[in-house]
Amino acid sequence: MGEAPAFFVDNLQNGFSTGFGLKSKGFETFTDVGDKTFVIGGANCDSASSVGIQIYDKSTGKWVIPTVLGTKPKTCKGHSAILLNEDRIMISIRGSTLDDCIWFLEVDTEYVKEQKKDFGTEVVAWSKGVTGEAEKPVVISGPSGVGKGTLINMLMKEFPSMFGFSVSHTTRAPRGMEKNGVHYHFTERNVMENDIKHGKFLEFASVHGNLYGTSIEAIEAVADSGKRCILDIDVQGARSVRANYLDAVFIFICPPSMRELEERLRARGTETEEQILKRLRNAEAEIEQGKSSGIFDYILYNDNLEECYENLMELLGLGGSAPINQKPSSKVIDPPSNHSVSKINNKMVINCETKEVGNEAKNLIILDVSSLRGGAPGRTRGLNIHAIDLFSDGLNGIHELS
Ligand SMILES: Nc1ncnc2c1ncn2[C@@H]1O[C@H](COP(=O)(O)OP(=O)(O)OP(=O)(O)O)[C@@H](O)[C@H]1O
Ligand SMILES: Nc1nc2c(ncn2[C@@H]2O[C@H](COP(=O)(O)O)[C@@H](O)[C@H]2O)c(=O)[nH]1
Repeated sequence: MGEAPAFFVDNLQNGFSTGFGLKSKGFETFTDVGDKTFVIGGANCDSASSVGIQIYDKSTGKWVIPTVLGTKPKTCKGHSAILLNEDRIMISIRGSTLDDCIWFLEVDTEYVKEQKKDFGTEVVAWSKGVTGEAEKPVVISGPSGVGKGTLINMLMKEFPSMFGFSVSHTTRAPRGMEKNGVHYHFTERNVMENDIKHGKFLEFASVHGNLYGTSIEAIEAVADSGKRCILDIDVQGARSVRANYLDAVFIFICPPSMRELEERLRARGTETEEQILKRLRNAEAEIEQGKSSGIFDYILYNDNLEECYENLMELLGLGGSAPINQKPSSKVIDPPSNHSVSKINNKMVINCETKEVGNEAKNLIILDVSSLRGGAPGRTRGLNIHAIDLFSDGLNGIHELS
């Protein structure tokens, strides 16, 4: 490493005099970004169950409570904070497991700048830091009744450890066999509209008279499980996902004819006559857009189901003798219960101490943040983590964790 720590984070665990007239609860950190001071974990938390944020604007001398986007870390016994790239604050949470320990509060990233324009307020966005990469999600679109669900079920059945389904939200009523949380998150319109307003959705659209949407959490839950995410969404949704720069493979499934499509929809027997007619009317426009809009990387015809499935597997690199990726096993280290953070170039050093009777141990966790990717909305990926055990008798061992 060769360099002294650039700076140590304000470690304000034991109460402090803020100088801002802020009443401390003892778990705040202060981080300056330009002429703003971000107080994380302050007394004016918007929720008792998650970490709160307040901003002190030095140019106006005023406190601002920002709009907070993204899934927030739960309240914790304390945290350390350090500014990264002038646009995000890296937070390490005390007493949490390694997979829930590193979070990023984006304060001036491109995403946050865009959201500030939309909301017309101060905006910050949480993003959880995770190690490793997720494979590109697969977006599957096509008119209602073409066989998207059938093909996805075949894929998930054959490769259960490889693919995970992005469970959408919808305001439509469940069909007979559909289970909440498995096929869809069945939701009231006002609840979904409120969640959309709060930036919880990667995309949403009004489809055949109901609201459907992919929450950021739905995709990240699959990626966190180490599986490749499959989205079954309509053409409007696929267009939004493309526009939101989600790096995915976009596949459009086409029926052999409108007559065949109608037969499949009728044979499925899940819609009323009125709904079938509506879905068929919408199908014509969807097929036209699917073929011509440039959204899709591949078009597959679902005439013979087995052939179409073979072609789909081929596209996803699963044809012939392609090796089947198994989920990598994840390594574990002791969670940092008491720690401080320092910064050396692109490396963050988390210094954890554990005191057991007759044995004082120190762990250093080195986070390499030079190749971060993603970020809000979603997860910040590409964290490289190494753990070093330093016992009283010196260096004990270095473990690669990602
Ligand atoms: N190649 C095929 N040949 C004949 N029937 C098919 C074929 N593919 C799917 N089907 C049948 O067509 C019906 C519709 O398929 P499925 O429900 O998978 O469509 P979908 O595209 O997911 O529709 P939606 O968008 O409305 O959810 C089902 O009854 C299914 O068994
Ligand atoms: N834009 C989105 N479209 C979605 C989503 N989830 C499903 N869908 C599409 O809706 C229609 C109808 O589905 P059904 O289950 O009522 O038959 C179909 O084309 C799906 O692809 C979503 O999250 N976003």
